[in-house]
Amino acid sequence: MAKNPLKVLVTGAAGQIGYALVPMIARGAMLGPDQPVIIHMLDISPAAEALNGVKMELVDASFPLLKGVVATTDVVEACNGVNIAVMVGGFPRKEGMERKDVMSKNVSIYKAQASALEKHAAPDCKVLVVANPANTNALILKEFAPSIPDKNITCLTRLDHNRALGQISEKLNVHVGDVKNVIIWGNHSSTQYPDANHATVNTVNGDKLVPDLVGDDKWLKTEFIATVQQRGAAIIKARKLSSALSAASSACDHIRDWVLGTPKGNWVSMGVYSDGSYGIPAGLIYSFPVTCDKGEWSIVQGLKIDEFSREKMDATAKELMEEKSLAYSCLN
Ligand SMILES: NC(=O)C1=CN([C@@H]2O[C@H](COP(=O)(O)OP(=O)(O)OC[C@H]3O[C@@H](n4cnc5c(N)ncnc54)[C@H](O)[C@@H]3O)[C@@H](O)[C@H]2O)C=CC1
Ligand SMILES: O=C([O-])CC(=O)C(=O)O
Repeated sequence: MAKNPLKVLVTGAAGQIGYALVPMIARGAMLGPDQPVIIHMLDISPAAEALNGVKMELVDASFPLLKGVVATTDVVEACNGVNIAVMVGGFPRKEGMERKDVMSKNVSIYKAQASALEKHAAPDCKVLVVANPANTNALILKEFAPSIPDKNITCLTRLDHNRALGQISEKLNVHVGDVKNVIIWGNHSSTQYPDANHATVNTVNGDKLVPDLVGDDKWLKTEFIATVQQRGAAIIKARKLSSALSAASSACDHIRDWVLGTPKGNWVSMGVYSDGSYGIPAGLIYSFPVTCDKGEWSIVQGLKIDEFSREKMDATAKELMEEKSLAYSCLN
């Protein structure tokens, strides 16, 4: 029997990530090839005409899974009954800006949209915040939408996770699909800690640990980390625009794994509400390694943390605490 359509909200849908993301959703890259969808697209009035253009293109593309499109500048209409909310709307970082610099512009948007989601989305709505500062926007959204369960509000660090897989695959000259279990700890910012200590590559002789295969601790502790941390800035420098196709694709990966589950033996990185695991202060949205099953994520427990990692994990937690106070000061 055909499945009932799920409603997916994309905010900032007239922007560059939105333009890459909505066709992926309509093709089944987010919720599976047998899951019909109705896409709700929200943007602000100055972008209304462009948003309508995106709607026209979705109609023109004749996607078999696409059962309806709502294009609106009304946040209530946009949130109505949505099962998945991908929050991309906001002001993007420009060359030379840190993600913190876009804080005041974005946290007030997330405070306002929290109430609309709380009142009008489906009760089990899963929320993914993409717009920067992603962790802190998600935290603000959570705090101003208290009736949405904590576990349903997440932020995107899957792009960083995928970037880390990509760097290891290039370094070892192996296919990216054979690399797994890197970790992004912490903030989606330049303090994030990309950790390859537990990552493996599937070889003809079974899974081998990445640090053993790389055999260059210095590279893993310096160049690898810096490249992943700075990849967003490098893309901005090259394109004069921030990452869009990789962000859209990673947003699909995030929701797909959350809803449909992670493959056995694999974990992924998601920005989730900290419960104090690994000594990270509870009450932050922090990126952890997670597995997903039946629509629920769980933090992977029991990984050995060495002194180098401990320091990096704490430094990015510290930045998130600072961002949290800065966000509140912007809202006052
Ligand atoms: N977490 C991650 O891995 C990544 C996050 N980003 C962030 O994603 C966000 C979007 O990036 P782009 O699509 O490149 O930006 P963009 O500027 O092309 O699109 C943003 C869209 O949001 C709309 N918008 C602004 N205020 C809004 C509001 N109150 N409600 C609804 N829509 C609103 C704008 O009109 C625009 O159409 C930025 O904050 C960017 O920094 C980008 C790449 C990766
Ligand atoms: O760097 C930016 O501002 C855009 C972004 O979040 C990324 O590409 O990771």
